[in-house]
Amino acid sequence: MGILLKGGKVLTGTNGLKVQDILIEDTKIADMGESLPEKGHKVIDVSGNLVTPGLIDLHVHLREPGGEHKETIETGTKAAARGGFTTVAAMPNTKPVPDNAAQLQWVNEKIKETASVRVLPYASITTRQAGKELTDFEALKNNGAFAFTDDGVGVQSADMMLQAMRLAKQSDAVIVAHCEENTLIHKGSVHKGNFAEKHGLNGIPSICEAVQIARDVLLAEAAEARYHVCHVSTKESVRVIKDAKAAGIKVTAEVTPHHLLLCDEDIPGLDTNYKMNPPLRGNEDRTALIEAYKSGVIDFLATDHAPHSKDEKDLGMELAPFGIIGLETAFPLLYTNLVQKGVLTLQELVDGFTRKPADSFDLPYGALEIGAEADLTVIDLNHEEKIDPENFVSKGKNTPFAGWSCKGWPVLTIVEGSIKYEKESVNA
Ligand SMILES: NC(=O)N[C@@H](CC(=O)O)C(=O)O
Ligand SMILES: [Zn+2]
Ligand SMILES: [Zn+2]
Repeated sequence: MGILLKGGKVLTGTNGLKVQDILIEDTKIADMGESLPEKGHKVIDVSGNLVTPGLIDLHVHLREPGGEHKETIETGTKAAARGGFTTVAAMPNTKPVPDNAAQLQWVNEKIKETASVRVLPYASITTRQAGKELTDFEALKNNGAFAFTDDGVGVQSADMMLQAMRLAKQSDAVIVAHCEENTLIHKGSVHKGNFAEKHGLNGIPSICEAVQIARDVLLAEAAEARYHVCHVSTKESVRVIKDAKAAGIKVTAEVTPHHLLLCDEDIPGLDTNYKMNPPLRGNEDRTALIEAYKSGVIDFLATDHAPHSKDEKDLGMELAPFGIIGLETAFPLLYTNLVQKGVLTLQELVDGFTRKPADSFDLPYGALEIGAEADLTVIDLNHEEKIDPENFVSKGKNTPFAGWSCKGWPVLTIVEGSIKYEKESVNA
């Protein structure tokens, strides 16, 4: 029957907005224009709201298999849909790790059976993410591996990383790196800065991340490989990536909402909802990340949605696992705290979750155009609501943003022409 979205506001590409009707037939955008005729379609009035390409998050942890008490592919993708995301890429630090074709097939089967949105599964760079032995990139690629990463840990051996990049180049795959030099973690649970000092905690220095990025961009240059840096958190990392791009190295990078919005001085006390890896850095780092995103040194936004159970997060700052959730709050948080305050334009925010990740990874999504896959998100920019973890559909409640009042909530999420999330009317 098709769906006709009436009267939504669409971004023009240069931060302008125009009112457009969008007609969806089967899985595709069939038409766009002013006042499209109704021909027996299901009509949804979205006037007053923003319509964007379906949001894309290339860094999420869905925890299945092995961590189902924290999240599953089903619950994590429902959370994605509620957050306006139509495509997510799932990290491989599960138990077991998708480090062979059979395990990746299992993941793909689960996705087919239970996912609400499109899931692109990562495969690991090394067997069990142990850093000792490369996986079979070709076999994994042939079984649908989206890209290769050992996210959760850094690849410690430079030679292992060089071999991985050479193999990735041969398989036309991207190496996606969690950059952390183990000898520089210093048993830290937070950034080595003012907060660590005040509370007598061991700190993780900024160079722990930046030295491995510096190593990797040189390896990527030598291997002529496509290389992507996860969750950039420090100003030194930004400098290294900027220099690498200037040298023509094929590097892209992502930044999370929490690293753009918070620094270590915002941590109110020993609250493990502020514990994540990489940690919240200094305010100078935070402002360098915003600048780097605006200038294109950092290419796109990703949540690093990392659900953990309450029991685990209750273990205290030093013992609790690293990670916070992000799918259901990313857009409203960034809209309210960066766009409404004039730090980012609305176009810069939307591009960071649509066109830019799609371009970086050559994905055929992220644009609203006739003939494109009908992945769309409708966002209410006016209604204001407080973040309440009790309302999350994610199993994870571990967020430092509880109680923050936001505008910019997704109200309708459509994946390949099917409605996957619809907010119940606020007036109902
Ligand atoms: N970001 C985190 O703090 N934690 C992630 C791992 C990771 O992204 O490195 C997790 O899997 O919990
Ligand atoms: Zn990581
Ligand atoms: Zn991660």
